[in-house]
Amino acid sequence: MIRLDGVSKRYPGQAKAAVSELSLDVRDGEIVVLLGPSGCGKTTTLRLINRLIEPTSGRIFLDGEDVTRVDPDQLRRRIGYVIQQVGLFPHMTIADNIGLIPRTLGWDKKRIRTRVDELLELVGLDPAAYRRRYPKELSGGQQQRVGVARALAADPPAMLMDEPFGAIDPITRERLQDAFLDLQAQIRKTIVLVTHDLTEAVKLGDRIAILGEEARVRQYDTPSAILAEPADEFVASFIGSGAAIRRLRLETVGALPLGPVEVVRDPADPVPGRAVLVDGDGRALRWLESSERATVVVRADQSVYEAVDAMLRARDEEAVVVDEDGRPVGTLSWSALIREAPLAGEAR
Ligand SMILES: Nc1ncnc2c1ncn2[C@@H]1O[C@H](COP(=O)(O)OP(=O)(O)OP(=O)(O)O)[C@@H](O)[C@H]1O
Repeated sequence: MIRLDGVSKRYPGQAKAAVSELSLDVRDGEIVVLLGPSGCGKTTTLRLINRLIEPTSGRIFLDGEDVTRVDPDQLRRRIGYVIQQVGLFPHMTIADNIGLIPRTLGWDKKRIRTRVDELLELVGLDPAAYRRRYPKELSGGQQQRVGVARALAADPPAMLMDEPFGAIDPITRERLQDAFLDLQAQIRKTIVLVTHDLTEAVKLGDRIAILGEEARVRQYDTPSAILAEPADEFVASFIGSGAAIRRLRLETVGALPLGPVEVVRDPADPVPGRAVLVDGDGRALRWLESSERATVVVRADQSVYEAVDAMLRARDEEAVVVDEDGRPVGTLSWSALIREAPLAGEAR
């Protein structure tokens, strides 16, 4: 979908290239994160893709078409662009900001208005409450949502995002990341996102390209594979410690081998060993024998990280694993978790 073929950029008067011989394939509908130290050429790479700057050499393809020579304005309508500073026009309403590109495309007023409302809904802002406001009347996180809506206005197949959640407080940032992933599940754009935050990269990326100096690709793979097997010392040091814990966020409880679970419907039923009391619909209530202690119940589709967190907080060595309806499907013991959890450095 987006393909860079030996792309280089040397800024005038600079001894070193900002981007050197970069080749990268981004598939339809995936989020590729460019991750690397400050100054390694991430922003330059994004701006090369939408031709805000021109490559010194190399070629860029969009949907199989060589776009190195097409009209940059037309190209930019096919690629949404979201930046950290959002860049909303302060004297324009939210609706006018979002409608900017549709207006330049000559859409009629009614179509623009419908599209603006649709986009505000999509990014979780009530159109009636927000379309007439000005950017300064919105929080940073809300402005960021408007920035995303504006980038999506003309329904481009691809989107470039430069540190989109960078300037936002950690709690709002997590919420926006979650909302962004929900949105992407609906719209399936092809996205290249720049960050220098490993946690963000692991959470958002289908694949991560770890870039070194001059945007040289040091490793390009799934978050899980990079955490498990960093390609070299540079990647390993960039990932740093905590790789094992980060991987726990990527694996679901259901992927681990679970122990058997015994269920009872009537608290008076005698059973050997530990059993889970269930209600009339078969949903887990608690461990039969511990009416006063909290029972750790985790869903099979939750991350192993969340299971560990819940078990540590409850100081319990065993969790009841349930399906999406709350019915027990097995148990997860602490010892099995330590034994079976995927760890960094371990090939699976
Ligand atoms: N307009 C410019 N003129 C000259 N050099 C530039 C220009 N823009 C960027 N550079 C240089 O190119 C290199 C790559 O910069 P770029 O902004 O792409 O890096 P980055 O990885 O996005 O960095 P950061 O994470 O700090 O934003 C840097 O050495 C930078 O100083």
